[in-house]
Amino acid sequence: MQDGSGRITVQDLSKNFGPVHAVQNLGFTVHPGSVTGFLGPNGAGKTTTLRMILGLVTPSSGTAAINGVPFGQLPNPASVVGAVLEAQSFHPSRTARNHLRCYATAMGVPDEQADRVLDLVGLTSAADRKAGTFSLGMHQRLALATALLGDPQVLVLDEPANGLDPEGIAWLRNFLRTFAASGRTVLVSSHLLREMEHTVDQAVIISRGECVYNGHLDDLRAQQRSRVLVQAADPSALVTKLQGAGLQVEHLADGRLGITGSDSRTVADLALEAGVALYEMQDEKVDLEQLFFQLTNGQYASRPDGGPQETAVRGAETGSGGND
Ligand SMILES: Nc1ncnc2c1ncn2[C@@H]1O[C@H](COP(=O)(O)OP(=O)(O)OP(=O)(O)O)[C@@H](O)[C@H]1O
Repeated sequence: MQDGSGRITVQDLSKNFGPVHAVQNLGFTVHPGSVTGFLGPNGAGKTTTLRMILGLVTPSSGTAAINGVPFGQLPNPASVVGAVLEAQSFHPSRTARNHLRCYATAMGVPDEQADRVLDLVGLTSAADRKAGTFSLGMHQRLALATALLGDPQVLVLDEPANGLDPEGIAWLRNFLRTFAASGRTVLVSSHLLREMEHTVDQAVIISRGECVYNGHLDDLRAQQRSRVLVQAADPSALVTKLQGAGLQVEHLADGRLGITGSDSRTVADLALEAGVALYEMQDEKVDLEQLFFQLTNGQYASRPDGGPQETAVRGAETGSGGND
């Protein structure tokens, strides 16, 4: 019997594709009333998890439930869950309104719902345009409109911000927050923390199929650790000294070293002991994006902004998640 709670519950969920451990012992609960971000680099296992939640992939072990039951046991799935998965396809010569009416008929909801959801996603003026003429951002909106047809209690969205311009992302943020504020449930995946930073309240962060953070985004912000950035005359001698002292060191793209887990005075003392001259030293507050990078332990290989590529030089354990 479904419990009507609007909760998504994932317990000890694993999926192997042959030798690939796509998802490993994942456990989290998504509650109504807030937007939960399901975040992780490409290939972390987000889509596989969402597909297991939606009954499209059979778990190797563990369970995923919505309203207390597996998706396949929901008596009225379209009115409970609306989902947008990646690579949704639309008949290119069908108008947005007709696309939605086809789905409305298949779901057994009234035709008028098509116009209601077009309005909800801001596509009313494009209702009679063929989907084949739509931009990627408009496709995303149409996919979201399709998910909303059954007036669902729970929304599951896989990378909905892909293809949206900044205005579209701001619109999506407002839409999802309003949807959640009405007491409904939102689980939204993204490989870009920055894109979702101001949209989600709760975050489940995964890396290589494992959960590395599950909690409020504000608590994650509070964990921000500062780094000391130094320009050293002999970086490799300093790295050896710092790592010997149990510190974690990164080589930055501009030639400086980034040291986590210490303060500038300690770093200066260690440099002196190593006989390495320092030309520059700066205390830096680590932002959420960098914390995400650290949590996902280098799996987040490409910076979408083309920003500095940083190579982690493993020193001390960061305590940021055991996904080695
Ligand atoms: N059907 C499949 N057969 C074999 N391997 C798969 C299959 N689906 C996913 N994988 C592998 O499982 C891992 C997780 O993939 P998944 O698509 O779930 O990650 P993701 O976090 O959604 O990444 P992306 O954002 O790139 O889609 C990857 O290594 C992927 O190659």
